[in-house]
Amino acid sequence: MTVPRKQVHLGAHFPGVNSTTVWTEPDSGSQIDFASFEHLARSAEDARLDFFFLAEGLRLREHKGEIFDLDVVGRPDTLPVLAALAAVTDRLGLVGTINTTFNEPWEVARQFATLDVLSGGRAAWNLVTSPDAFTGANFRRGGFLPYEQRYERAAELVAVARALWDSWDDDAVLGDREGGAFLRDVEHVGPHFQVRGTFPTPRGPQGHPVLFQAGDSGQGRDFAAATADVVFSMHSTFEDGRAFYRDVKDRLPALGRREDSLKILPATSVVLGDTAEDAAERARVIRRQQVSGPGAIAFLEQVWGVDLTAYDPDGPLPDVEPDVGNADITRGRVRHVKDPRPVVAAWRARAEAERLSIRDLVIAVTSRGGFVGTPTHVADEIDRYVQQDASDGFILVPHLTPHGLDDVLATVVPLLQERGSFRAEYAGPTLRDHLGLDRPAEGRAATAHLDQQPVG
Ligand SMILES: Cc1cc2nc3c(=O)[nH]c(=O)nc-3n(C[C@H](O)[C@H](O)[C@H](O)COP(=O)(O)O)c2cc1C
Repeated sequence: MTVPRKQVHLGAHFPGVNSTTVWTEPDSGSQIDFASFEHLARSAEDARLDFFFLAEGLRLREHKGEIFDLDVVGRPDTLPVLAALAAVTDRLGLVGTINTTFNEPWEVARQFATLDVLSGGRAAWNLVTSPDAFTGANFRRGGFLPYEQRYERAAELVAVARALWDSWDDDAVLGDREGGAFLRDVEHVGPHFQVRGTFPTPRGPQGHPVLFQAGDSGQGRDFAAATADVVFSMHSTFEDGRAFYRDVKDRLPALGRREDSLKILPATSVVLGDTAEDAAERARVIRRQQVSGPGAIAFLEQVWGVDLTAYDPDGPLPDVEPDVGNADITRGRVRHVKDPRPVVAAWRARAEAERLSIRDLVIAVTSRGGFVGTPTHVADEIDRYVQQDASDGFILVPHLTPHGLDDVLATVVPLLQERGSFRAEYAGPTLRDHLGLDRPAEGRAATAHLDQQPVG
């Protein structure tokens, strides 16, 4: 018996508002013009990709008290962009990142249900959390949520959203079923939300929008296993990818879920060339564009917590010690380094052993893998990762707006199609169809009651 090939799933990430998006190239276009979003979405759909993906950043990064002007900046609101794209595409999934810490369930549930209806079943919500008070200062609730409560709020938010989506029967709009209620009241009283009333938006074609999750801690993985349809991960090398894949999928059986009900899609980048050497040289140039001299110094300052502008980016690492108490030198980004001292020690050792300058070291430690080579090599590699369970596919992150994926879509995707690992045509109209996900049964018996007490 032959085992069927696993199908590769691919998403097109709109270039991020950060320093990996290169804005110094003549080919680099607007981050905010609709034409940029439209180009990436239309070309992704022409190549039969699963979805278009928008990340979210709610506050511009500040560094040493000023806007960090080495980042690309400017980001329109996610949901109107996706709604506009729904009008210029037919089949492509539309995935929007919306924070679970700062939003209310009724509003977000209504927005995603509306997008699902408008797009004919193509909406997805990427659930992210934030422990960041600097970002929280933008919001009416002010401040932020204690770190340990971020997934508690996220889980309650999703539970209420689901109850709202399930408060309409699938055939409620037609209203031609005999007897029975088509629409139920929702009443939810929990620690974070109290919601009472009827929901104005009918159940969308997908029942529930597809739920993505991006968060990497043990709690984040548990939340993904319990809640999500897709995990957006950052584990894009083969070994890391396989370890992450197993870790998350092993959490599913205890929750009564099948392995294929949760797709793991790491972010990755692709650099192509006519030969392996040509591609490697292009990749080297792109990394140096992404990590400029001043960018390398600013990156070290985030870890050291002190001003390092006196140092030469092409010279050796700073000989000063880090300021352990100055974790706030950069604000508006997740800080991954809790104690800088072991990190600084490890980087000094590496820079010395490999004779790396500051800029070389930053390029090395911020590299996330990615595929570099001829189109055939990259297609082979993507397929190998998927067939050998290092992922279920990838979210492709270009470094240029809006043409950064043109070559990948024109050359690598057809090779994957030729070998039968990627669809040549969409099998159905919805994003659930593209991802091979079941449609949640309508919730005629669903209840939104949770016996929990409000906070405070
Ligand atoms: C691959 C990936 C993508 C993410 N994208 C976003 C994003 O677009 N916007 C955002 O506010 N946070 C984003 N996050 C941050 C997470 O939602 C979360 O705040 C962070 O990972 C901490 O959660 P954790 O403790 O579970 O890892 C992303 C995280 C990962 C791993």
